[in-house]
Amino acid sequence: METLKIPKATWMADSTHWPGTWTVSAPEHSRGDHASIIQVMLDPPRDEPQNGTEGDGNSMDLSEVDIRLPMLVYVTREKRPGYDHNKKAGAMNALVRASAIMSNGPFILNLDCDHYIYNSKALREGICFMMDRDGERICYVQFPQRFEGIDPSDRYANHNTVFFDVNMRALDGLQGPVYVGTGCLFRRTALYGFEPPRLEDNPGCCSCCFPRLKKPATVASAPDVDPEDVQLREGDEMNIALIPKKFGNSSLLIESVRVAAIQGQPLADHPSVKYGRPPGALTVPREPLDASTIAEAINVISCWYEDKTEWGQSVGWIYGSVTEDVVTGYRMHNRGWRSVYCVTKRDAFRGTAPINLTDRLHQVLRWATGSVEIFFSLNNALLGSPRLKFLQRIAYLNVGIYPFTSIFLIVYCFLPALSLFSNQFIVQTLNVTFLVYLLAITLTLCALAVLEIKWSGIELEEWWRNEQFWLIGGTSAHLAAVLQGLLKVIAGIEISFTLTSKSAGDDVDDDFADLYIFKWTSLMIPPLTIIFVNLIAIAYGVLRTVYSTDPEWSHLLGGVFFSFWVLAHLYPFAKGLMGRRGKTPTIVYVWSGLIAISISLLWVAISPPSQNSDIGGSFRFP
Ligand SMILES: O=c1ccn([C@@H]2O[C@H](COP(=O)(O)OP(=O)(O)O[C@H]3O[C@H](CO)[C@@H](O)[C@H](O)[C@H]3O)[C@@H](O)[C@H]2O)c(=O)[nH]1
Ligand SMILES: [Mn+2]
Repeated sequence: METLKIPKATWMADSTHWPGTWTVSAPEHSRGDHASIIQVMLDPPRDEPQNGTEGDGNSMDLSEVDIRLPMLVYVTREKRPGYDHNKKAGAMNALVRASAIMSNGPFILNLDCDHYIYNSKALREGICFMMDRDGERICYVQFPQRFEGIDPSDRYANHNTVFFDVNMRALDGLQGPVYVGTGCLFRRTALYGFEPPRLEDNPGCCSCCFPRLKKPATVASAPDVDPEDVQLREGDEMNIALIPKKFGNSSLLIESVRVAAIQGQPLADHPSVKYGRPPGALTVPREPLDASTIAEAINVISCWYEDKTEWGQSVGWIYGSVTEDVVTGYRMHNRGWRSVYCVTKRDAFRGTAPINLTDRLHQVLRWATGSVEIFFSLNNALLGSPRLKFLQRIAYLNVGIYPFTSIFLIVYCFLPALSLFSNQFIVQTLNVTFLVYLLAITLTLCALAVLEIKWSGIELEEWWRNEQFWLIGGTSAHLAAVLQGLLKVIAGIEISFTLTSKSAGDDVDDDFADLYIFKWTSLMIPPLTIIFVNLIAIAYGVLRTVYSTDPEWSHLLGGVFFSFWVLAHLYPFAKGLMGRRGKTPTIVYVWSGLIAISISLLWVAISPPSQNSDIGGSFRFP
């Protein structure tokens, strides 16, 4: 088969290239310094179905198919030097406002730039949860992240199966999965910072600003109310003073809030539906877009629109964290909303991930730093509201705390080497208490592993990759995140991040060329040190035993076993350092040499090898 060479570009409806916004940059029109841009690429569809043309042998017969497509709009918010754009969270908030004015869909699907729709029916599955009975209490439906272009052995656990197929599924049984930034279907009103409708009959969603919103419950009996109508009746009761403070002073935006709230409710087709939507509310013909509407949409994506509003504070995506997703979802759960995890048979969405060691470590570093930030912020789950369910609180606490485990991990990685050097075990004697503890912990860990694998259906190999990467990330990125986080909290030193590199993938001979890209980062120093210390310790232990007058082989075996266990976890890391086909980068040799020399010198300084007599090590390995 002939392979097509397709240039990397986005095609427009009229089959021309999308020129790219900043291809020709000019003063005040360049990346980071430009006006708001809104481009309607596909007009809103007509109200009546529109069938396609008959096929002519070459093309498909579309005469029976409704070929209307939804409105498609390109939006880029205004950016000016000197304004904080709040990165992705700021971008999302601008999109939420522009879309409120232009289409005001009650549900919003959020995908990253490196993800795409793989299953066209996934959206419907998500909507089903939202529209079902009790669906009005769901703030979002999260789909798992699935990836393409990852090396078959998934060396750096990019698929994250333990997280997506164990943790997230488990959370689904609590208050719901955390929001992971992409592949997530939101309820617009949940993003607006409203509270979920209560189970009892007291005022619910939006009651602070829109006291009459509980009314739709009664609207169910009056079939022909259209939302336009509802909207007009309300003016008198709105707490007008509060609204601009929260959402900014676009009246079109504010009017749209109520409509979105009503349209997002389940159909009132059953007495048990408390906050039902009147039938027909969604089929009301839509007003065509006019210039003043677009002008207003442009207005709400300007730099200053959010000044003195609650966007990013309690409305929309929350600012101030490098993992804005976790915080945004947390705030919703904190208000009492619940979320749903939706795993479709065919992947709903797919994306790309950084497959080389350096980029992967930087990605994990960013996530972990976000977690540390959360831990030291008011978003710490310990300070959560009473609406946060107990187990959910623990889950969110875990999200904030996990990077701190790196401190213990580091200790565990050096202990085996230390015991080889000193010829002492971590305990003086193997007494019963110690063995009972050891047995209990080992059994718990095994049970955990078995359950994780059994419940999620992942392969043992995948599970092992996750274990390995947990240690690799734990000793490098997590540690750095803890240090950075502490720096930020104590000294106020800010952390800056770059986008996660996207696969270059230009190598025609090798699909996974990216895997072998090597860029030195100081994150690699701690794992490298651990590898060296353990290797030297094993060599030292072997030599000492071989030249000893009374060799204790079992003793040695015990020590080597634990050291080897650490090294086995770090194997993918070492492979990453080796580069491609043994072309190890020089910098690795330089650092290895430095580390090896310092360890040796340090050891000689602390305990000269000549007097390596047994220093009271009464422990004998069985
Ligand atoms: O200034 C910015 C930076 C990022 N983005 C978007 O943010 C996404 C995530 O960035 P990426 O570099 O792909 O980061 P990842 O590490 O792959 O992202 C994961 O982790 C992030 C932080 O927790 C989440 O925001 C993402 O959704 C989640 O996929 C990108 O795709 C962009 O769409 C912006 O719009 N503006
Ligand atoms: Mn990404």
